[in-house]
Amino acid sequence: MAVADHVDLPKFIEGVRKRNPGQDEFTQAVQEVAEDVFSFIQDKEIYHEYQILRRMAEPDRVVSFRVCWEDDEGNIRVQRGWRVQNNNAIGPYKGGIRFHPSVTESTLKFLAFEQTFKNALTGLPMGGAKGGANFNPRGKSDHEVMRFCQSFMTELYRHVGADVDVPAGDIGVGAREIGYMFGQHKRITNSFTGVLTGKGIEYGGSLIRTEATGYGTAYFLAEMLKTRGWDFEGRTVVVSGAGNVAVHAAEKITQLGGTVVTLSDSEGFVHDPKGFDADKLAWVKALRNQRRGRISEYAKEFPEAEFFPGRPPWAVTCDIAVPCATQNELTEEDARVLLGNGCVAVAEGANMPCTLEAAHLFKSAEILYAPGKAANAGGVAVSGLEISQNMARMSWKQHEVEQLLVDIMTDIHQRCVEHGGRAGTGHVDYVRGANVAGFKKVADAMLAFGVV
Ligand SMILES: NC(=O)C1=CN([C@@H]2O[C@H](COP(=O)(O)OP(=O)(O)OC[C@H]3O[C@@H](n4cnc5c(N)ncnc54)[C@H](O)[C@@H]3O)[C@@H](O)[C@H]2O)C=CC1
Ligand SMILES: O=C(O)CCC(=O)C(=O)O
Repeated sequence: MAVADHVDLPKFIEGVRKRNPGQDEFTQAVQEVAEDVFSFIQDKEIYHEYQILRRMAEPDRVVSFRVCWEDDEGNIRVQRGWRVQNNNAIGPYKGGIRFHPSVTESTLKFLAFEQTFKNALTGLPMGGAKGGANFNPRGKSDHEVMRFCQSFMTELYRHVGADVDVPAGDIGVGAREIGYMFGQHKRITNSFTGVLTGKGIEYGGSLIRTEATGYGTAYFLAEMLKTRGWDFEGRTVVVSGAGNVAVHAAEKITQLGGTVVTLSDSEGFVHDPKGFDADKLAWVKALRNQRRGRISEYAKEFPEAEFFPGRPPWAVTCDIAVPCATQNELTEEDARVLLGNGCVAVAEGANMPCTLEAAHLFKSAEILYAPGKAANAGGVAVSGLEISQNMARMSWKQHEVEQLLVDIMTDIHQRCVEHGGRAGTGHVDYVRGANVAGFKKVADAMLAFGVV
């Protein structure tokens, strides 16, 4: 086989950009990984010869389909759905489904690419995928959401399966949507299989899956703080988002001794200087899951809190920031403000919430900064445990699953230290650690298969 030409990083990124015109989020995710992987493979010819990173940055397949449904007024509505299967070198494709009006092919390609590295970090046998639709569940009745989910699954079922591709939830897809999709899959295929995770406990779900992403982020943060002899006690924490990840990250951080003072949504943020205790978080969960309301309502219920419309929470002085809403929600300017206010740690509960420029600032300031693919891997890890329970046709106890979650997050932290620790200084570059450790596992499996 010919020895490959070594393209340099700018040329590689230029190639990705040219092959994926207009897909800026995807190019950004690939660049963030390539910045670390290029230096790691510099003296490792085999990865060049087999074009491993180039192959990882080309999804195995992108399936796109029409989703028709009927609204409550009898109008026929048409949406676009996708499943991006990025890489199944180490296990069946695995990754969430997002329903949000902003979803594009680029969004799902970036998420599927990130998922490939994240899933490898968990140590469980899962490849990377992501799916979704440009459908907005907000403001829709339960029956409209049900009809949409059934129509979405009527196409998706051809492409998924317990040993093929196992989707789960993400933005706009929670217990309600998973239930409707699972029911439709069961009906079409006349089979009861673990084709989705995040299922209700009554029909094969795992305890702790709902909490796992946020809890895992808090456990990962605790490990990071430990490297400097710190913990959560007395620390002020700013969290963005008010969804599944944000609320459970806030819950575990509070249990571990931190004071979480903000939550947000796309309309603005609430600042509660006294902190969100267990009762207040229970109120937020009901607001979100039952009343499906906006976070601004919190400030009407709890007079000690204030709502700030149209702004993210990053200007609130804090020790720790945990972005848990969506991609690119924390900009270079936000990063400067956080650093200027003395923030010492940032852990990404969301996927790629920091822009490349913000991430570079955190890296060069040498604060504790964990990328989503490491810090939020607890969700997919417990999805992996849900698959194991379904395969064995049994259910583990809550404390068993939570202990496994703690162990997996501690292991991921250890892998980041191993591949991102800077000799002599004690500083850990968690972005590099996660990128290199995730790359190496998937790359070595791909090498074993030859050119496929
Ligand atoms: N649910 C899971 O298990 C996992 C989720 N993630 C990531 O965590 C993030 C949040 O996901 P979930 O909490 O599951 O979704 P969710 O639908 O439960 O909550 C999303 C939250 O983000 C806010 N949000 C959405 N778009 C926004 C925007 N443009 N500006 C400001 N706020 C916005 C929403 O108002 C909501 O509060 C996403 O990046 C997702 O990919 C990562 C790993 C696993
Ligand atoms: O649990 C899963 O399969 C997917 C979770 C997810 O979408 C993510 O990690 O971003």
